[in-house]
Amino acid sequence: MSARPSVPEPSGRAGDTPPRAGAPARLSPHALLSPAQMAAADRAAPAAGVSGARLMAAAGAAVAREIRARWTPTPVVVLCGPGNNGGDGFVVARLLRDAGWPVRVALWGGRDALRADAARAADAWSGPVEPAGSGCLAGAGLIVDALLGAGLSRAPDETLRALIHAVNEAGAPVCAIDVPTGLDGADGRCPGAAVQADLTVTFCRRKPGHLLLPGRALCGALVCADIGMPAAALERLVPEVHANHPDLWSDVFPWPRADGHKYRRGHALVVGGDRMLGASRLACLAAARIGAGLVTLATPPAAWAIQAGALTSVMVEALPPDGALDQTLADPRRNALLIGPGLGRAPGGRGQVLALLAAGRACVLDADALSVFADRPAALLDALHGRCVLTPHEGEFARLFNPGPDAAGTAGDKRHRACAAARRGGAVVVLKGADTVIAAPDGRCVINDNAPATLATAGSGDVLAGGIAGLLAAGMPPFEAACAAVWLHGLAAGRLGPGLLAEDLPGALPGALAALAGLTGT
Ligand SMILES: NC(=O)C1=CN([C@@H]2O[C@H](COP(=O)(O)OP(=O)(O)OC[C@H]3O[C@@H](n4cnc5c(N)ncnc54)[C@H](O)[C@@H]3O)[C@@H](O)[C@H]2O)[C@@H](O)CC1
Ligand SMILES: [K+]
Repeated sequence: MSARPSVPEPSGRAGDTPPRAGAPARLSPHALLSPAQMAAADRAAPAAGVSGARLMAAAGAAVAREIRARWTPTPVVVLCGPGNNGGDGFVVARLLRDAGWPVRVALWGGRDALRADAARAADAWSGPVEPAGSGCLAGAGLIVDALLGAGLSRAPDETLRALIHAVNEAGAPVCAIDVPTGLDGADGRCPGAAVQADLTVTFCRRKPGHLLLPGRALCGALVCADIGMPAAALERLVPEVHANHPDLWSDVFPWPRADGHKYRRGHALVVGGDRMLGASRLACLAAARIGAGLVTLATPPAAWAIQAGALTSVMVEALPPDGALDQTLADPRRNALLIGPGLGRAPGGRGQVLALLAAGRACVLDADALSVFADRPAALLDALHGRCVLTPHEGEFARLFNPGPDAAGTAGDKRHRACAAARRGGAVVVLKGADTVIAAPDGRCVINDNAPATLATAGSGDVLAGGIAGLLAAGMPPFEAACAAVWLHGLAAGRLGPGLLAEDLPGALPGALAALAGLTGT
């Protein structure tokens, strides 16, 4: 089977659109629901005309369909747990057996523990039910994990951990229903042990744990199946987090206009250092490629000749020897500022960052522009404003937001840490990684899932920071600019494939932009 992750196609515009009179609000296909929200929808479904049994039948049918689309008939062992996830497993077992597959079912917990729809699904399975244990996996050509769903209520105990290890060591591919057992759908964490799946089929909407690591890696390919959840059962849900997608920001994407000119497309100013000169150049090129009309690199005088010789369409100007920025900031048309790539930790860096912030313009702070405040984060955090975007990786984030016992609200999973940091700083925070989280001070939060592993290479962060600055210069609001740049960065990398260097990324942005234009009908 293919390991290609599959995500649901959007069925239209995504925002969580306001309802027309008399019509239920439509939940964005990119909304990520917490397990508690999903359970609330399950409970609300019968009153909206769709019984739990019908949902379970549709869930089981979706899983059986996905399995049959990927594997040829092989001996299947379905491991069922005590709740509705186990109920789905019984439905899958019956459907695969009816399709002629050799199927065995093993139950973890007593038959008496099964309730309601799950008990009825078990009744409809006419074959034998073995006790779940390592022995039951012998001869399996495919294992269906229907032990536990997304709402993990506690860490797996010893017997469940042993079963999980047995699944992972059985050597057969695994299809997980809803989540790989042991993964907490709320946050992507797995306290104790978790099944490693090759395919995960979830229902209705994805959960944050499908996108956040380590959950994302445990899922294998991910399919979100439509099981006919009635819109009315979803209408009261207010999603706290979305998967990154152009539907969330394409309406404010700053495409060049026929009546535009370069100043209308904005002027990004990148302040560079005198070491790692390539970093600021990468940022400049990305800013220009993604949409800024003009880009200027302000550089220490010692680096001017090298930078000017290496750049063509990007303007290069020398800062005074003391690094003062008043002259370079005097032109108000320089409407988006970036500092950090290649800045180094020289003593003047802090002053430069604070001077840029004091200008009150859209501003991206990356890398050393963050790290130079490691010993006094409040000096930075108190100077931030609502048009700032911070782009820390985990190490830089920890230096700013977890410096001591008084760090407010920055514990917890990646999403909550990013959100707390955005609130504390009053700025957009892009907490980078394979599962980049973008958080706004007003509570909006997006998880990105299109970044290939090849982006883990020197300089790719500089390109991202430049991309955000370019979109800010072109007039995009900070949160949307961050989401769009992260998405385009991931797409550009994906199109390049293996072997990419950061210097390839700016040149791949036109292709990514063309794909975006195609997707959004621009
Ligand atoms: N979301 C949907 O739209 C639908 C969901 N369905 C299925 O329903 C499932 C959710 O059903 P349930 O709420 O019954 O959840 P589960 O099937 O995960 O079962 C919950 C039970 O497992 C126990 N449990 C949780 N963590 C445990 C641990 N670490 N060790 C031991 N026991 C643990 C709980 O105490 C509870 O008794 C979903 O995963 C999905 O498979 C479908 O049947 C129908 C539609
Ligand atoms: K499962």
